[in-house]
Amino acid sequence: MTGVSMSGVRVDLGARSVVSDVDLTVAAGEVLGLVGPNGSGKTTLLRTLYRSVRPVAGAVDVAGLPVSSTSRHRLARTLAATTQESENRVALTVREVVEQGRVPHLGLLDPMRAEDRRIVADALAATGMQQWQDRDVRTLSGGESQRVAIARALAQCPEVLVLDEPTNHLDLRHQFGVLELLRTLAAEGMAVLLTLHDLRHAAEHCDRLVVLDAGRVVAVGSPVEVLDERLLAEVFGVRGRLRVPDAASQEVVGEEPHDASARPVLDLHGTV
Ligand SMILES: Nc1ncnc2c1ncn2[C@@H]1O[C@H](COP(=O)(O)OP(=O)(O)OP(=O)(O)O)[C@@H](O)[C@H]1O
Repeated sequence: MTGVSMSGVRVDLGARSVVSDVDLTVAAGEVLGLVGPNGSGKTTLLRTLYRSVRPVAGAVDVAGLPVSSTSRHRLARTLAATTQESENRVALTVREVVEQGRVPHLGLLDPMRAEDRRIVADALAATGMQQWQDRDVRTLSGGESQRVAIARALAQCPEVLVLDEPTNHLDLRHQFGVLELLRTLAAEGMAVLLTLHDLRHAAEHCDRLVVLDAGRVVAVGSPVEVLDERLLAEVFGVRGRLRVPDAASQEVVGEEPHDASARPVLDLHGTV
C-alpha cells in the first residue's frame, strides 16, 4: 500500500518557485529519507503533507486521501508529523502533550479510555520519556522536547509518520534510538518519511532516499544506488564513498546489503 504519493508537485513561496515537478512515493513498511542541501525545499515539501502550504500544481495523497480535500481532523488519524518549530510554550506536562496525540481518535471532550492511556504509555516508553512524564514541557532541553514531539506523533497511531530532522538536538544514543525505532515502526507496516542532514544516518537507516537540489528531485533509489561519489560532490560538496559490508565477512562487496546487519556505511573525507 502507498503511504504517501506526490506527483508533479510545485510550491511557490512569495515570488519564488521553491519546489518544482516533484514525484515521490513512500510505501507502507519503508523508511524514506528526504535529503538535500540547506534551502533545497525539504521542509516545504513536507509541509504540503499536513496542509501547512498548498501546492500551486500537482497532487499530494496520504494513504489514498487527497490532502487538499481532506479535513485536518481526518488527516490527523492517518498522518502524524513532527516539525522543526518549538511548540512547547504552554504549561503542560509531558504526558498531557503526548495525550494530545489521541485527540484525533476521540470525540470532542471525550475522556481518555484505558486503550488510549496504554497507547500514551507505550509512546512515552518508546521514546524513553516515561520518567519525565510529569515534567512541565517548557523546562525540557531541545533533545527532550524532540522526543516528546515524536512520542505525541506515535500516540496518533498513524499510518504515515513524517519527521523533519528528528535527530536534531539529540545526543548520539538517542539519535540511534530514534532511527532504530523508525525502522521498527516501518517493519510493523508504517510508512515513514523523514528529512536528515547526516548522510551517514541516511545511508544506514533509510530503505530509499530522495535527493532534492534547488527544489527538484535529482536522484531516487536505495542509498547504494544514490550516494555515489559524483552525487556527493555535485549536490552536497563533499568527498565520500559508500561501503557495503558483507554480512558474513564484513568485507566491502559493493552491492545491496543482504540483511539488516550489512547496512551501508558512508565514509566522508571533507569538502570537495
Ligand atoms: N515564506 C517564504 N517566502 C519565500 N521563500 C521562502 C519562504 N519559506 C521558505 N522559503 C525559501 O524556500 C527555500 C526552501 O526552504 P526549505 O525550508 O523548504 O528548505 P530545506 O531544504 O528544508 O532547508 P534546511 O535544510 O535549511 O532546513 C529556501 O530557499 C527558503 O529560503
